[in-house]
Amino acid sequence: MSRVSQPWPPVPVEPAVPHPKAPSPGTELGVHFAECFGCGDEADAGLHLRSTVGEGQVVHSRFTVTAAHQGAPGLAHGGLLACAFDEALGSAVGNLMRRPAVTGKLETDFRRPVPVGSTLFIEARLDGIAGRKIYVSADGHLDAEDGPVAVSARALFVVVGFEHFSTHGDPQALEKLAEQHKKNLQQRGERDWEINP
Ligand SMILES: CCCCCCCCCCCCCC(=O)SCCNC(=O)CCNC(=O)[C@H](O)C(C)(C)COP(=O)(O)OP(=O)(O)OC[C@H]1O[C@@H](n2cnc3c(N)ncnc32)[C@H](O)[C@@H]1OP(=O)(O)O
Repeated sequence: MSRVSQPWPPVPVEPAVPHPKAPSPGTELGVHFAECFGCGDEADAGLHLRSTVGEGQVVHSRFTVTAAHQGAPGLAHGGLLACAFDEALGSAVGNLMRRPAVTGKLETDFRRPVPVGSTLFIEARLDGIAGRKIYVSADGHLDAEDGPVAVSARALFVVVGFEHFSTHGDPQALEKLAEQHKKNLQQRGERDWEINP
């Protein structure tokens, strides 16, 4: 199997323009749900991934690999790394586009081992939009923003209605997400919370 990339995005797209009320570059994004394995404070063995808005259509995320994240002794589990990219890419879509969306497809390319104790710096970008389909990609740099690329990923997120989460997940999902989002806005000193983006 070769590493030669297929064209990306795989279909003609429009530019994915961030929402006018998207947080500005430099904004530290809070957790979107306290129990989320990717970013939540209450997920003890989780990734505790943290994200900051970058310039243009970019979000920078980082997380440190712990012993709870091992596959082989001393090395991060590949599926767990894919999880980190799902979170980082989802954060870029959710925060920049301000549209509810779920991962339809996620492809990862593991280029270097990621040891326990190392920090992965993930740069996620919006690549384009075609109807409900949002194409995104990311590179994960080892131990520094300009460190060697250890993992790359590409994903398709599909825009859904808010009811997706309460119908298929927790019936209280919308209230929980709204409450957390309000908390994040308050922490950032922003006031204009609205449930409809
Ligand atoms: C401001 C607030 C901030 C919030 C921050 C949030 C941070 C969040 C961070 C957390 C991040 C974690 C995030 C998570 O972990 S999300 C959790 C993991 N993902 C899921 O659970 C999703 C499960 N799947 C579904 O619910 C449905 O299948 C969806 C909704 C995806 C589509 O079912 P739906 O019936 O609605 O639509 P459709 O089937 O007509 O498809 C629509 C279009 O999409 C195309 N398509 C679909 N799938 C694929 C595929 N695999 N490859 C290629 N294409 C695919 C399809 O061909 C069609 O294209 P077209 O025919 O229109 O051209």
